[in-house]
Amino acid sequence: MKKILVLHTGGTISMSEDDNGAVSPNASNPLNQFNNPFDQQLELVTEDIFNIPSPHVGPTEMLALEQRILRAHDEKFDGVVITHGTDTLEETAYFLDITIPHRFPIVLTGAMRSANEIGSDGLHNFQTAIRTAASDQAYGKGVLVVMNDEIHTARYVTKTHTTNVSTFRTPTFGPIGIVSKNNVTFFEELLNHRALPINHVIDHVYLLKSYAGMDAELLEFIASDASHANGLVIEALGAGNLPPRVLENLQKIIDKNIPVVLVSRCFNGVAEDVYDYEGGGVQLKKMGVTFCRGLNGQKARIKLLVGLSAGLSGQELAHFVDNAIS
Ligand SMILES: NC(=O)C[C@H](N)C(=O)O
Repeated sequence: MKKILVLHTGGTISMSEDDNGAVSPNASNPLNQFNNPFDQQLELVTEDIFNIPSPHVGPTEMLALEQRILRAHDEKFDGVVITHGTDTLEETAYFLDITIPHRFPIVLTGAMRSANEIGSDGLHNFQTAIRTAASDQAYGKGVLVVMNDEIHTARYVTKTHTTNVSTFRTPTFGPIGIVSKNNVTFFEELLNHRALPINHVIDHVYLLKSYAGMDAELLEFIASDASHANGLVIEALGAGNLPPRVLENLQKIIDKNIPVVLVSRCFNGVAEDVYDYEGGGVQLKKMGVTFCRGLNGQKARIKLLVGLSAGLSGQELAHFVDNAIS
């Protein structure tokens, strides 16, 4: 019989709404009131590791999950299911994906409607996540996100809608599998995977979004003192370009050895050094910006934070961040 560790962290899946429709956390998780419907086939061990909304989750909580999952592997669990708020779920999933070297199934899920709302999706998502974690095919697929009967990779999934139950999408590639009434079916294999186990996390790794007429002052603040930032990710325009007025301070930041990583603010495609004009990707690359292909801003930030926390720097860090498939 397979043994699955369930780690509840909070989020809407563990919340309820009041008479006014306001949604808030419960003292105890409503999911714990449900009997294990798989008790003939699976042993579930449940731990309420946190009970917090996911905007309260940061790298410290992600690290605590990583450490618990590493122990779970030593304790011979066959898989792990994590329930999590959806707002930052993709960041926790990606953090675990790039810090846990073991290939046993790790599946995150959540809900868009709280426990007592009509059409609540929590229990269904929880059960499909358990079925996925127990599936033999889930081995070696990296960390997975299961919501609304779809299986997504932590690497590329993102929350795309504020409230809809089909909020989790993988824009460029689509889901890698589905959960149906009787089966868990995968369509894709995972490309290469490289994990950097870490035992502490650094802070002050920033994420900025670019925009038409972007102001230079925030970059100026970062550039003014190297102690202000350990790293910076910028969601650039289109294929990977920035407005000229930010370049001077950007160069100062790079000269202070603060790593600067570029992704696109477009939700599809990759940022590359294509355009050769002032602020274009060709110039940015020459200035020393690292392009991160295929990740969105929030995940590129997690990748940079993990790389820095592991002690990488210079070319080694750039290679780790740049390489979207590891
Ligand atoms: N659907 C959700 O879980 C959203 C909630 N605000 C959270 O992330 O905790």
